[in-house]
Amino acid sequence: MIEIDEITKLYEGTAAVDHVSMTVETGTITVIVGTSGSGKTTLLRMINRLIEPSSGEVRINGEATSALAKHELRRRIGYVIQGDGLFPHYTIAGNIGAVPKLLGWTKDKTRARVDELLDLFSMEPAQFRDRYPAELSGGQQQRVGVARALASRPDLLLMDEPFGALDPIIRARAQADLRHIQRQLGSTIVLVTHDMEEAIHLGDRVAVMDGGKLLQHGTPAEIIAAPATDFVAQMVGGVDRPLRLLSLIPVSEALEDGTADGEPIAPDTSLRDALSLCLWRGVEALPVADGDTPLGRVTLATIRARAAELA
Ligand SMILES: Nc1ncnc2c1ncn2[C@@H]1O[C@H](COP(=O)(O)OP(=O)(O)OP(=O)(O)O)[C@@H](O)[C@H]1O
Repeated sequence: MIEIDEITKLYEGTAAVDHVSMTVETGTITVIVGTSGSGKTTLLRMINRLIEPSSGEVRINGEATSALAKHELRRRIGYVIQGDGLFPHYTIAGNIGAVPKLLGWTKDKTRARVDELLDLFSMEPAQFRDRYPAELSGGQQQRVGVARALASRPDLLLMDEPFGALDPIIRARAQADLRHIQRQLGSTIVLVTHDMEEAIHLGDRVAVMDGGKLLQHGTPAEIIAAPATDFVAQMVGGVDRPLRLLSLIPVSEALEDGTADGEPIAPDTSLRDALSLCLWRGVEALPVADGDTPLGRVTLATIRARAAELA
């Protein structure tokens, strides 16, 4: 668990980040979203102390980062930035293995880790291990960049606009890949973007920043359904199309086996209403029944996945 506690950064008396507190649960993706200059990058960089906070602290599993040596922080926190250059004169294996090597891992252990990651990213190790970055497509290079950051099994991976340079089609694919791999490895990720759609798509939690302040921190569904301020509502304004479309799809089209607690809903209830009800009841799933006949259930995860498909 990562605890960000009342963290502030002042530049000549002006707060770039103003008393921000939030908790990031292990094994989840938190996306920090906001307009340019809202303090996202400053907040992210205070987590690994690339920027020293003016006040407040960050704890990783209860341990203050201010008490950790830089090399220890580098081992525990991976970092990826937009267009992060791979080392051009290192092979792909050399790139992914760079941090493990620095940490003194054995050759065998490093090689096994490199192959495991290449496999996870659907890049055949025998085919890619010995190539150089210039011999890879943009999307492949981006995947190697993320693999490199994950190589030493960091407690936390920080990503600053990692997909900013990718064209929209590769970008959607890169997001899906990241989510898949994050689920497989159980990694904890904090990612910065200015794109609310990306935040909704990727985040288990979304943190909305403006003027250095954290305006709202919640699940994508909460942010969409109950924006805390007009600014947040405006930010999600552009992504309400999927929600509007959800109101056209009946629950019967998203049914799955199983049951859930609470009063059942009818199969012709819209997914949008089901979403509101989940939020209202604070549950992950709703039972669906036709009169007295149970039909199954509909889950928040399914509704979110449908919304993402429509985005
Ligand atoms: N080294 C610095 N000295 C003075 N002011 C700074 C410095 N770094 C950032 N700022 C200011 O702090 C504020 C927040 O900057 P930050 O880079 O965190 O925003 P951001 O949300 O990441 O923006 P962007 O999306 O444009 O990268 C901005 O007003 C910026 O001008």
